[in-house]
Amino acid sequence: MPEKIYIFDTTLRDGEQSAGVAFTPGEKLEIARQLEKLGVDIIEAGFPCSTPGDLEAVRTIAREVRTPTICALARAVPADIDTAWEAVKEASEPRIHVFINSSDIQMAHQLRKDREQVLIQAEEMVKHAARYTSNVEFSPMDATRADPHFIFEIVRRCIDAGATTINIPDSVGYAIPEELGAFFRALFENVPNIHKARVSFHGQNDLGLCTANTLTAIQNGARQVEVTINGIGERAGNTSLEEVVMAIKTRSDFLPFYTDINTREIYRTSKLVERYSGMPVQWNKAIVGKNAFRHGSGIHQDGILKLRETWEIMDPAEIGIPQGTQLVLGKLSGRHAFKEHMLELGYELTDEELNRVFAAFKELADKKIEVDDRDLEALVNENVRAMDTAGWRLDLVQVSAGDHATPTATLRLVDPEGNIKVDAAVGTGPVDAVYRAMNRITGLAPRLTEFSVKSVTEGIDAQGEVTIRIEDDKGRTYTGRAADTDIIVASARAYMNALNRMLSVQARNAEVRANP
Ligand SMILES: CC(=O)SCCNC(=O)CCNC(=O)[C@H](O)C(C)(C)COP(=O)(O)OP(=O)(O)OC[C@H]1O[C@@H](n2cnc3c(N)ncnc32)[C@H](O)[C@@H]1OP(=O)(O)O
Ligand SMILES: CC(C)C(=O)C(=O)O
Repeated sequence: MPEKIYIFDTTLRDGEQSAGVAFTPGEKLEIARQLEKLGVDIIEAGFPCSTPGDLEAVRTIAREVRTPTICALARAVPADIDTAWEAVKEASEPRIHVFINSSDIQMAHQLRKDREQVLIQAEEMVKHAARYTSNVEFSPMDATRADPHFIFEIVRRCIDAGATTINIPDSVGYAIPEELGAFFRALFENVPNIHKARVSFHGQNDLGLCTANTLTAIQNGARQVEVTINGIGERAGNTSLEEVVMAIKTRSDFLPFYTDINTREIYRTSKLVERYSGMPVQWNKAIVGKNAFRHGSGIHQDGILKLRETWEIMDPAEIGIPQGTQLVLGKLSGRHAFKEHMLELGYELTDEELNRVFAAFKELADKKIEVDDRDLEALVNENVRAMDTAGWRLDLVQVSAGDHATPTATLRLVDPEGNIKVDAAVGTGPVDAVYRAMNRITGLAPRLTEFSVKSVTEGIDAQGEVTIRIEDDKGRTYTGRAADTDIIVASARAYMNALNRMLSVQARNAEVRANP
């Protein structure tokens, strides 16, 4: 039977220790709620003695987030433990996490205490915490650089003192997987009361090894792992939740374990933490990076088109990635992916046309990193036929909006035959009103699937670039882009472009079908 691995999420404690990161209490609560949806077993919500604000934030999480255990960190000193208890005592399952330095270098130079003094302090402070709750976690900090026999002794005494979880921290990211595996085996062999506690591992990523170390700890007896979303944390960060969880799930043939994580919430959680931490996820980050399911080369793209599993070991849908698998056109793409993408854009090209446009695409791709849909449309225009000659033209756009007005748009368009058409519409906002007015005049009603605005220059007179995507009744999408200092005007032009693109592609496809 597979065994459960308990997920202890410390995004709100060690994650917040990332230099430059400070969550507001509101952000902490929102992240904690999302972690609850994700299905983590334990949330380490903060270090309550660090600031009154953190104490309050942990207290609020303890009151409001009811499914997971809520844990607070405390140094091995009475005041920290008392404050930690104050913060978590109203949780449905509260936990106090007590830690103390355990390597000779840290005991001598940071704590300025000898081994015996540390043993006594750890034991007494675990007892102090255990007077509040039976759910006490103990961590001998810097355990992987410590004398293993000292760790066995401190762990034994802290379990006798009331610790129910023993966490082994690789605090400076020093461990190598094989060495760590041997350490865990020795821990189980040398600590007679170890079966009374759940054993945990906390990795740091200084050598980029913490996912490997965490999996090794699991294979050698750890049943709780301490992780953060996106791997954020002190220095090079902590073990990333998504990597460990997906490794366990994807390699269940090799790893007889499971977690209670709802993996479809991973991507949403990652985006939330990225936003509130202000730490962008690197493109090639496993599982949640922008490129994790984007394929750039022809041979891979060809494989994916034939069977996704030829080049993907996970389904992006399992992680909740809305954009799914993506084939990105660039200089290394091949004909299969190119043809598929042209079909998605609505171009049904003959073989001869496809060859011509593909050759032009390869030339352009040598000069440009990513070739976007506008480039492709331009290539079709140049190499096959002009597509946009007979479109509608936007002549005037005027809107009235505000918090006391019904958003209304008046438009004047010129139709493909040169006739002027005027109409107006109301909407939920000024852009919606513009799009409704345009639909009324043109008689078209595609589905708007994407609308985004970004600033293309800086300052008060910045230009806003609007990108939109619309979908016709056959499910084909068409993009439109336009930039202006007035984003309503840019939105109107972008929509007009997309409508014209849709009309010209539909006309051209009808022509190809009539004269195959
Ligand atoms: C590996 C880890 O991630 S551990 C967690 C690290 N997280 C944090 O430090 C974030 C929150 N920290 C803080 O806000 C502050 O450091 C506080 C409030 C905890 C303490 O602040 P201060 O009292 O000003 O002390 P400061 O941080 O300068 O020094 C730490 C003191 O704690 C002692 N200490 C460090 N760890 C422990 C421990 N686990 N148990 C007991 N004492 C400890 C140090 O020896 C030092 O004591 P000293 O003043 O007698 O020399
Ligand atoms: C408090 C402990 C678990 C810690 O964060 C570390 O040692 O890295």
